[in-house]
Amino acid sequence: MNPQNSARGLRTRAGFRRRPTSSTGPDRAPFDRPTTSLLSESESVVTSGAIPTTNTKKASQADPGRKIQRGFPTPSPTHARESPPRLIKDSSGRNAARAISDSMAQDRIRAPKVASSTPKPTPPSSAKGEKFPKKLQAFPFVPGATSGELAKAHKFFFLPAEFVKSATSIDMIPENTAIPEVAFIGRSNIGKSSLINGLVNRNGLVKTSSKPGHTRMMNFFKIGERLSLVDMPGYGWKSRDEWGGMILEYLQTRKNLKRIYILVDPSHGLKESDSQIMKLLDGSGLSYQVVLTKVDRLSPTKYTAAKAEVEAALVEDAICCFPMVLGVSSKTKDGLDELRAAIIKAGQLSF
Ligand SMILES: Nc1nc2c(ncn2[C@@H]2O[C@H](COP(=O)(O)OP(=O)(O)OP(=O)(O)O)[C@@H](O)[C@H]2O)c(=O)[nH]1
Ligand SMILES: [Mg+2]
Repeated sequence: MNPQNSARGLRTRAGFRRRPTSSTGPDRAPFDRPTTSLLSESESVVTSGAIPTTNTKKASQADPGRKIQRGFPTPSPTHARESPPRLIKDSSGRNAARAISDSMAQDRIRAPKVASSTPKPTPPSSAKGEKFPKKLQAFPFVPGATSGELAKAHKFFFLPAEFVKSATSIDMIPENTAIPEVAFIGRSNIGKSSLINGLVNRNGLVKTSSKPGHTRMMNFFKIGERLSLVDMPGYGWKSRDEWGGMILEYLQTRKNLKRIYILVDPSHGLKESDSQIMKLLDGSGLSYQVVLTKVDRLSPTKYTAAKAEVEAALVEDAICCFPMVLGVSSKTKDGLDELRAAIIKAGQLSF
């Protein structure tokens, strides 16, 4: 499976897992609203005890006997033993397994003799006695966009972009359509509105401000009737309590939502509020990807270190996070084509 195409497919610490098709919108487990707003000014947000997250740490504490698999899904050795090999007849009526073993025997006969003094290869020390790695040490490799894909993505975002609607409550949002949608969330002043302007090459399409808490509504935009983009009010500093419930309800129920982009300032790294929202998304099985903003403010060395730190935290804790952190600057336009290409893949847009 191409993980890039997993529109709502999930990366788990156990690798990639396609979420059941029936699990969108209302079919998902009902979400208990946080008792404290996600958007409270302090970073200690969302304290609901009833969030249906898949907190593996807690689960293992509650039941120490229960094993939590943290690596790629691997076939159980017992299971492998339990299922007997299927006997398939080849065209000559012979047992295929026997035919294969015969040809292997011939290969052995033909193979040059290995000198008896040749030392046997030893497994790397980390793998000694540990057949199945317990957890990922890094993101699994996902190929970046090719130059052709970047060029196409660049062209796509030059299609006419327009404002559709602002919504202050869930019943005001535009009707759920067949157009794929992506949403941008993040702390106040992180650069969400500027990023949408950058992506669609229109400086004034979305209003931006140096004052945090500027965007107060969910703002819907569309590109050439093909893709919908949603700018959200920020969480954290200078945000309002009621925005949290509105944003979460939207994220939980929007059927054409293909991916949520969580914007993070690399100079500050992941904050508690970012981790909280990721846990909520993990608990609901919603696919998200982290985008580092304002990368023009960091030297390449500092940016690389900051990115590595964010990735390490995601590898450790995140479940439904797409395993590729992108970096952008709305000011210098760096990284915009990579993000455009990622959005096109997430939205499974063909052109
Ligand atoms: N240097 C630099 N500044 C940026 C970049 N993106 C945004 N900014 C600045 O950051 C400030 C906040 O940008 P916004 O796009 O309004 O941020 P926001 O996340 O929409 O903020 P809220 O609506 O308040 O949640 C503005 O002063 C922008 O000019 C960037 O890539 N580089
Ligand atoms: Mg804004």
